Amino acid sequence: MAPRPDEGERFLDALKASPRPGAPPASDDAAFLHGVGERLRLLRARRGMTRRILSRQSGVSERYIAQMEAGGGNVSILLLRAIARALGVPATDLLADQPEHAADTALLDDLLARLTPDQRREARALLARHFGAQPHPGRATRIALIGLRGAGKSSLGRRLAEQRRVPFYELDREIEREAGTELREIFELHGQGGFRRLERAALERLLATGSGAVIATGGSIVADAATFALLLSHCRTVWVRAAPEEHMQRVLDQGDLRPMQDNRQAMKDLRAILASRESLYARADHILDTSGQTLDESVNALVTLLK
Ligand SMILES: Nc1ncnc2c1ncn2[C@@H]1O[C@H](COP(=O)(O)OP(=O)(O)O)[C@@H](O)[C@H]1O
Ligand SMILES: O=C(O)C1=C[C@@H](OP(=O)(O)O)[C@@H](O)[C@H](O)C1
Ligand SMILES: [Mg+2]
Repeated sequence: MAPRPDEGERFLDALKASPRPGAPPASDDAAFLHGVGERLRLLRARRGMTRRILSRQSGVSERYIAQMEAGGGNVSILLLRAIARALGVPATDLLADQPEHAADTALLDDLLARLTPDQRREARALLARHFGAQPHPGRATRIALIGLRGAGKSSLGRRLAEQRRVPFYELDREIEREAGTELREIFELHGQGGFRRLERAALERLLATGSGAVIATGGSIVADAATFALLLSHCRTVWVRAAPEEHMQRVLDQGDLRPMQDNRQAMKDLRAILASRESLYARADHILDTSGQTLDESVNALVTLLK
């Protein structure tokens, strides 16, 4: 078989160190670009691709690839995609370090993606049983309610805690305590990232204070995979759900009239948020449908569900 044209220089070129700054880059931006460059060089080396081959297959100039690898190129999104495609990896592999077990995880993800939500819950239980994974201490008596705004997490949570004679925690209030300021200000001062870090810290603090509790979480807790995984593993979780119209009516009844200003748009937004979160909420251990129920009826149903 004839050698491919670039065969000879493949490994050499790929492993040739691009100039690395001796000292750590001063700014956060520089450190990020440096990381992208390192990952690019590693992925290219792993594949035994020269810069010339990569350039030919991606349409990005060799000079630019060399510049990126040295941490100097602030690449456009489309060029990044072209390079990732030529390497045969998702663009995210260039942006952040991926865990070493990525192949196993990808196979598991693929398998799980083909199951229904019920089957996924079953698979989780089967794996835990098969590998003898013990539930976290206190999980059975620590209840967490998840779901969209107006589901009834706060109202039902307080009543459930009274009934079980355990403390009730509102995670949003715990976050405010953690930060020493109100949610609105947390978002203004620290943004989404800051809020998520505080949410994680507040949850860790609650989980460390022994067992026996009811926690009403914020509707968006499912947006952070690590925090949500922590919640699922340490608490029995209940997705409190209702029809979209009921969510809206309950929020309006609570005096928040902002959605009334443009009701059709607000309803559309609410449906979109619910749709984006449903597959995550569905990972809860239990589901409580409160549609068409009074608060008392739902309290009774929740108590029975958790017996
Ligand atoms: N079946 C029901 N279950 C829960 N809440 C209900 C029900 N019917 C009406 N509600 C009312 O809906 C509102 C739910 O709000 P809240 O408990 O603050 O929800 P969340 O904390 O999930 O945003 C409360 O005012 C509650 O009285
Ligand atoms: O669903 C959401 O994105 C949110 C729900 C709110 O909590 P409740 O679900 O307790 O109303 C609160 O955390 C924040 O306004 C965001
Ligand atoms: Mg609430």
